[in-house]
Amino acid sequence: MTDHALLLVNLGSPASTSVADVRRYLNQFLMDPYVIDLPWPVRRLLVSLILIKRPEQSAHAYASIWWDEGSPLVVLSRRLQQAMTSQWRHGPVELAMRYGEPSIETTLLRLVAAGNKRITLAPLYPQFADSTTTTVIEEARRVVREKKLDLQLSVLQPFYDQPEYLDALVATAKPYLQQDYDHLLLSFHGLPERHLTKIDPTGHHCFKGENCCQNASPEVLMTCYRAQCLRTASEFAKRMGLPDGKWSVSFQSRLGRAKWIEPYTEVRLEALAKSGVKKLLVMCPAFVADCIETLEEIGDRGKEQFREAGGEELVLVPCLNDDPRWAQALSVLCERAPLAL
Ligand SMILES: C=CC1=C(C)c2cc3[nH]c(cc4nc(cc5[nH]c(cc1n2)c(C)c5CCC(=O)O)C(CCC(=O)O)=C4C)c(C)c3C=C
Ligand SMILES: [Fe+2]
Ligand SMILES: [Fe+2]
Repeated sequence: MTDHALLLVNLGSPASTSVADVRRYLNQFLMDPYVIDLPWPVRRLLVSLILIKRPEQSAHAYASIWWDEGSPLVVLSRRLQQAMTSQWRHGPVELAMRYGEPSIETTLLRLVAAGNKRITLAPLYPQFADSTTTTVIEEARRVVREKKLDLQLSVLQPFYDQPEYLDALVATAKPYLQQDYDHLLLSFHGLPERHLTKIDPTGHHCFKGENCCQNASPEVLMTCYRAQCLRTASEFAKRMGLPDGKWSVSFQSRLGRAKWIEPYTEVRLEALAKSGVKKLLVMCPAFVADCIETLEEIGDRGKEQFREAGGEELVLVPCLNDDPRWAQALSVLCERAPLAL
């Protein structure tokens, strides 16, 4: 059977580092109701306000990490797609971006036109969030519905606790952890607290008590992004044999004034430096490919913050990117993707 395609989907980047392209990209991204979950008129107003200054700042940040071939996130995702072609035996492997190009719509239409009858959709996010996983699935469903595509869709499930993902993280991070260091910070992308409370299946889990996510029930773990991040971190630490106190978790990339999940990475970077940590390793396991959030926010700005607070060296551990062990692991995870209803 060669008519079962694999469609990898990542977040996407601006087409270039020009302010106009960054503004277009941020507008598409932030106007997604799964990202800024406010009624349209309020969302429009808020995003328009953000778009006054942010595109210029972000364009500058993108320019500082941009490669000759393009956005690191897109280039690395493309390389992963290449590495996956020798792993996935059922049909072609394609790549789409939720925002910007290549879009989910164009890619799905091309796959169907080429005769694919089944598609495994793989949102490239280990931990579940409406602003990442759900929006990818809903966009694919919209295209299938509106274009009346005759297609069987399977969807890769969040893999935050799956041995294949964790083992790939261990294998790629190990060379960094075998060097001398004082502390490992696992910095995950943050989310507004509201994104967690509104889908809390129990109605009374999120932010009820300091350690609410630590020993989350299976029911809570289904939807709680923070609990999933903590599980990834503790499973990673267990596999690496890291003692308590040698590692900790934080959440980065806060946008706007709402309360986001804590502790914030910028606060932890300063606190760790002030507590005497000299050499800090930082891993970003919510991202499978290096991007502006890892390379610029942690690798450049975070490094400076850490040094200014008294730290000496911050080493950014690369994401899984196109490592062959990750391509192999992802292929196994995709084989297990259940049919979507
Ligand atoms: C890894 C999972 C991600 C979650 C969860 C997420 C939520 C989320 N993000 C924003 C706002 C921004 N994110 C930006 C970049 C960005 N975000 C992710 C991943 C998650 N986002 C990635 C992989 C990237 C990198 C894209 C790249 O081109 O390299 C940006 C753009 C950059 C900037 O201006 O800082 C914004 C803005 C919100 C509001 C949100 C949840 C509500
Ligand atoms: Fe983001
Ligand atoms: Fe929680």
